[in-house]
Amino acid sequence: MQNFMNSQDPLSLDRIRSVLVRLEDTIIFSLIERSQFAHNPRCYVKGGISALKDQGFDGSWLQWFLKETETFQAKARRFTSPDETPFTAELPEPILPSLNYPKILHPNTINVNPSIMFFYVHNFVPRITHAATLSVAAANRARGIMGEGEFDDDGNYGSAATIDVEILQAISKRVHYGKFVSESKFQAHPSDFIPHILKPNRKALEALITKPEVERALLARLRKKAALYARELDMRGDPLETEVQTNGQLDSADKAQKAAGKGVFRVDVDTVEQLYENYIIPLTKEVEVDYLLQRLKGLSEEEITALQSSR
Ligand SMILES: C=C(O[C@@H]1C=C(C(=O)O)C=C[C@H]1O)C(=O)O
Repeated sequence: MQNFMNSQDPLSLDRIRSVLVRLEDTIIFSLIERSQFAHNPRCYVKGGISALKDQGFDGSWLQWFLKETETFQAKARRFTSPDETPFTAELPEPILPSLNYPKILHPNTINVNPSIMFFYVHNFVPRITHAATLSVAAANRARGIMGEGEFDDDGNYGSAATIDVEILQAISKRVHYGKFVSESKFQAHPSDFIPHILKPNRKALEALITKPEVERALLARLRKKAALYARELDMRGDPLETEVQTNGQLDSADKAQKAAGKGVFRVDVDTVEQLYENYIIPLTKEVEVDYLLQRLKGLSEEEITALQSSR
């Protein structure tokens, strides 16, 4: 991440892109970790875990996990940092005084976490947990358990939600970094952007911020990393002995994987690439455009004219 308190040039596009590259590692490793556990769909629906009613909480298990986690993090001042965006609506004030971060971004109201949560729950989780869910199904059938609800649930609700929160916060940071990317590109050529902000034109702004060669290189790098990291984790030996929660032995599916020299950390390279291509990159670009559309808010005509003539 960036230390905004003493960063030499926080808006250097190279420095910003290096943060995005490092976030790839966090996201891929966390997706691989999540792939060990079954889908556990009851964790993503309101009332799916009845114990929460006793806590007076009527959301899903994952929403409760996020609220509890972010409540502590808010007290520790996490969300005063310009690169942090919470999922939870109401959070307590920090117990520490605010740090005087340098003013890097223009004031804005952008928070696309509801979209990130939606596509994570409906598109990410089922795909990255597919192999583990099949293993649980085989183990349950072997124990005579038939019928829905038992086939995609291994009981690892705490472990899975802990990783879900890590993934959601990493994706949120990555997508909202689009604000820094946009500020950097705007400052480099304000006169390119200003006409399409004054007369809002999302298509023109998206064309200006889109760098196809950067996206192509990123997707190629992702495929290599996803394959390498999954193999690395398996070569450490322990995951192959991961006991699924059903007291299962390594079931036939896992034994087949082991025999084929593949591991239990089965995250599919195509899945990682498509999650970026279909969700993370497009959402990042929407944040870039949304930010640009708010970039002149509060500026006087003189300030805008000065920007237009600056570069
Ligand atoms: C993040 C940038 O802006 C856009 C979004 C990208 C992404 O989400 O990976 C990559 C290139 C651009 O199309 C950038 O220029 O680095």
